[in-house]
Amino acid sequence: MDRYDIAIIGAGAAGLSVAAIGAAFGLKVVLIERGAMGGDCLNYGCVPSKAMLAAGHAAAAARDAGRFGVRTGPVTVDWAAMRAHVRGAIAAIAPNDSIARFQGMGVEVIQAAAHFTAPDEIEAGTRRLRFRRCVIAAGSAAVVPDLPGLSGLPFLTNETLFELESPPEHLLILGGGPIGIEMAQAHARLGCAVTVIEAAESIMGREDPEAVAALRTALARDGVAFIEGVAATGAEPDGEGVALLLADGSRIAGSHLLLALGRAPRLAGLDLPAAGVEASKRGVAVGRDLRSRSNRRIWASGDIADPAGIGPRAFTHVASQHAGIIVQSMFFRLPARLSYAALPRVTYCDPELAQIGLTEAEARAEGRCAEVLRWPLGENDRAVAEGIEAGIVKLVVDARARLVGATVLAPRAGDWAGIFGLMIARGHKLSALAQLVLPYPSLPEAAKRAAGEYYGPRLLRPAIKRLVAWLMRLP
Ligand SMILES: Cc1cc2nc3c(=O)[nH]c(=O)nc-3n(C[C@H](O)[C@H](O)[C@H](O)COP(=O)(O)OP(=O)(O)OC[C@H]3O[C@@H](n4cnc5c(N)ncnc54)[C@H](O)[C@@H]3O)c2cc1C
Ligand SMILES: NC(=O)c1ccc[n+]([C@@H]2O[C@H](COP(=O)([O-])OP(=O)(O)OC[C@H]3O[C@@H](n4cnc5c(N)ncnc54)[C@H](O)[C@@H]3O)[C@@H](O)[C@H]2O)c1
Repeated sequence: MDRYDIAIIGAGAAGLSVAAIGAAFGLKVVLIERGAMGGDCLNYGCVPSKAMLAAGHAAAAARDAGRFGVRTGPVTVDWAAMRAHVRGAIAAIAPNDSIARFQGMGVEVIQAAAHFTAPDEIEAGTRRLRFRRCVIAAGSAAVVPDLPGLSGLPFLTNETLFELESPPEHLLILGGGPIGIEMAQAHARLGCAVTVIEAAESIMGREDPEAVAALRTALARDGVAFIEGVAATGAEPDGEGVALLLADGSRIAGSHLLLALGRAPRLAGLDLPAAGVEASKRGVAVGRDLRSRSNRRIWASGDIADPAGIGPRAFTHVASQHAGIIVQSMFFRLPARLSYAALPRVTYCDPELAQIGLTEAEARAEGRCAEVLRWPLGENDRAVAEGIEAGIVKLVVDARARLVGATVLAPRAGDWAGIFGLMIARGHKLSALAQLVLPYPSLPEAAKRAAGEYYGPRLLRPAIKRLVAWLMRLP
């Protein structure tokens, strides 16, 4: 039986990060992947979705060019060329995640499905291996609901959506979270009819309602239709397409149905009981150091990890954050405590919705919202120059004027998320942002103006004005 310092199950964002670091430290690492190297992010998630959104944004910009005095002919979408662009983006990034690259680093890669046979043993294809340490990084898959009539229908998930050879005439999207909303805008801008059906009161229910309202308006302008606050109760065929039966008694038919109802950890087939690893339907139960409490040889990382008290998060940047925690807790045996206090998340629509740290509602629930500062993008010179109408910056501060959360709805809002993450993680006060010199004209100046809203009223109090007047009279 082959022996390894670290065995890693899954070569997605989470598994690849740990494998690369383990090999760099000179450890004997084996990486086991049953599907495509790079996992969801590269093949069925972040990369194809952002590539498709880019095509949609290009179409929208061309249609919108007239308001800048730029005339174009009618805008048409060449679906095959759009798909070639999506495939090209995946192909351009794939070498970073390839078997060849990881073998070059000294990682042994096994292409097979892995399952545990003992607390320190794995079987992968014809191979049996023993490990000192193991990282379960098997990711998550789209939730398929137990909806009467659905199982016999040709529904789409993120694993099949990007393979469509022609544009869906009318795409029904069940679920108005980030996957549903990003794909709604991409398809609408590429010329498809799109209806989003969301069971909760509002799409993007975790996000700031003020920002969501503006985003909803922007998507409606692209032609996306919304049915909110109504659950689907069944599905049935409708000619060549699919129809959903809704709880209010109505029925909506479309040519295609995309399921975007959240993610479920890929636990099936791992045989976790053989290794004595505890898990639930949320994922592999681990501490804030990402280590299993029931098998101290095993850690979990990425979408499949369910850290006690804070739960799973399905983001590629969380997978790399997890790798950092595993380096501390596994490699160096240092105390490590995962925190999502400064975590960014971005929905890559136009405009983008970025949330860093707590939303206003979350901060209020935690008793950490002393004040909320706002600045509308409509009052930012760069936004005016570029004809950007929708957008807002909201900053949430605690009683000591420290930033605890930021909401930004703006084009490329994700690109300026880092500044807020740094401030929250370091406990910086709002004065750090208010004093920052930013280039003019730039959209992030709106954040500085929001911070200025905190200090303005405090600085311009009558007593301070009197003091200034008195100082001015001094020789
Ligand atoms: C449509 C979509 C868009 C997204 N967009 C973004 C985005 O813009 N930004 C962002 O941060 N996140 C985004 N995400 C989330 C992001 O893709 C995931 O958080 C990330 O891919 C998780 O990485 P992972 O390594 O945990 O899991 P995965 O990428 O799922 O990798 C797990 C790997 O394990 C393999 N595996 C599973 N079981 C076994 C087994 N028994 N044996 C061997 N191999 C196994 C799987 O084949 C898979 O390759 C998006 C997700 C989707 C679906
Ligand atoms: N830009 C990004 O970073 C990005 C993009 C896409 C996905 N992701 C990650 O992937 C995860 C999964 O995304 P998602 O959008 O599938 O899930 P989600 O859990 O974020 O949203 C699912 C939505 O479906 C709704 N829903 C649930 N059951 C329903 C039903 N029966 N009928 C109608 N609506 C129903 C929920 O209320 C929710 O609004 C995200 O949470 C995120 O972590 C990230």
